[in-house]
Amino acid sequence: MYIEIGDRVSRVALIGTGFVGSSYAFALMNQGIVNELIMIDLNEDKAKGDVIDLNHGKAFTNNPTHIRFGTYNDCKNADLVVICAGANQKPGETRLDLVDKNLKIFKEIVEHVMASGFDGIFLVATNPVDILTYATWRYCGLPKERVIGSGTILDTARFRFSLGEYFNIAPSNVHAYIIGEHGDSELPVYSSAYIGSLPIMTFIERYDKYKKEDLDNIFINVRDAAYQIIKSKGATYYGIAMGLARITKAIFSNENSILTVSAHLDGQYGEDHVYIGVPAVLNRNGIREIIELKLNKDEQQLFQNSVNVLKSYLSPYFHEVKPRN
Ligand SMILES: NC(=O)C1=CN([C@@H]2O[C@H](COP(=O)(O)OP(=O)(O)OC[C@H]3O[C@@H](n4cnc5c(N)ncnc54)[C@H](O)[C@@H]3O)[C@@H](O)[C@H]2O)C=CC1
Ligand SMILES: CC(=O)C(=O)O
Repeated sequence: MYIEIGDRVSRVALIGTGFVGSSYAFALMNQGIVNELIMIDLNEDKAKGDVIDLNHGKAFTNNPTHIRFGTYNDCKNADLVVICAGANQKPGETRLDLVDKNLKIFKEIVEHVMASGFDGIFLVATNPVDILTYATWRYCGLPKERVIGSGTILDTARFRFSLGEYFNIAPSNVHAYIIGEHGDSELPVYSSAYIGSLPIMTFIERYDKYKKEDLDNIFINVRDAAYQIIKSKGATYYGIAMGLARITKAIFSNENSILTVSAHLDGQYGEDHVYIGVPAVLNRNGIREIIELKLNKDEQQLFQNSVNVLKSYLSPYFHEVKPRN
């Protein structure tokens, strides 16, 4: 028996219950966002162990989340398939270095999911996330609105947290985006960054204690945060797990919330044939629309560079993708 959340039952199939997948499951369990969570992994023992462990926490919550072990056949009735399976970065590796390994895994995973009769929404977290989201879209044949990558949701959260610390303002009152590749070519959009309703650049102009070079250093630390965390403890997972839970909530609660996810560009920002991190409106149908920020000249150039980086990694595998010279 399910208590309905939003306007209908919400069922998630999670593929990959490693650091990221199991942390996402923990976040879902704590937040009570979904009715049913089915955990699937190549390593069945790991998935089964997580199910038992998470269910032992059930007595501490009042939420309706039913968690169980499953197989690809269970994707048939899922509303959302979340993929966190695949290799993660070793110290010194970039996300793009994982492309070959994880593309192979994805072809197999997406084919298994589609063979079940799945007809819902895909959410991809595995890196390089923009490339793998494009691949998922190509392999599954579902409409682009129903294939979403976590994109720069985590980078944007890191940015808002760090700007909040710098200005001593709650991160929820910092309105600023990181867009582009979830990776080394991403960019901050200062031209439409606000603290409350005041442009961030006004703080820099108005108060001597705030400096543009401090903002630049904040961005560099955000961009390189994953390298620092991986060097310290081998992997990053809590931040992205909460980001995935946030996307899940926006979908199942039919929120029409704006989040920076990896979305397919079809002329927006003057680009196409690419999945990349941009602000987009999310609801029960997936991506309702992409928000086109008004970028200044420098930001436009950085964004185009990021698109080109992604296209140069996509084009050997997907011949319709052509990087600009
Ligand atoms: N998008 C983002 O912001 C972030 C993405 N990531 C990415 O998430 C991915 C997962 O990272 P971790 O959880 O740390 O790795 P992990 O090694 O802890 O877990 C990966 C899981 O995938 C499973 N797996 C591998 N091949 C599979 C297959 N064919 N079918 C089903 N399951 C399979 C493994 O058994 C393992 O349980 C990595 O690519 C990592 O880079 C990590 C942090 C943030
Ligand atoms: C690993 C990764 O993509 C991140 O923490 O940003």
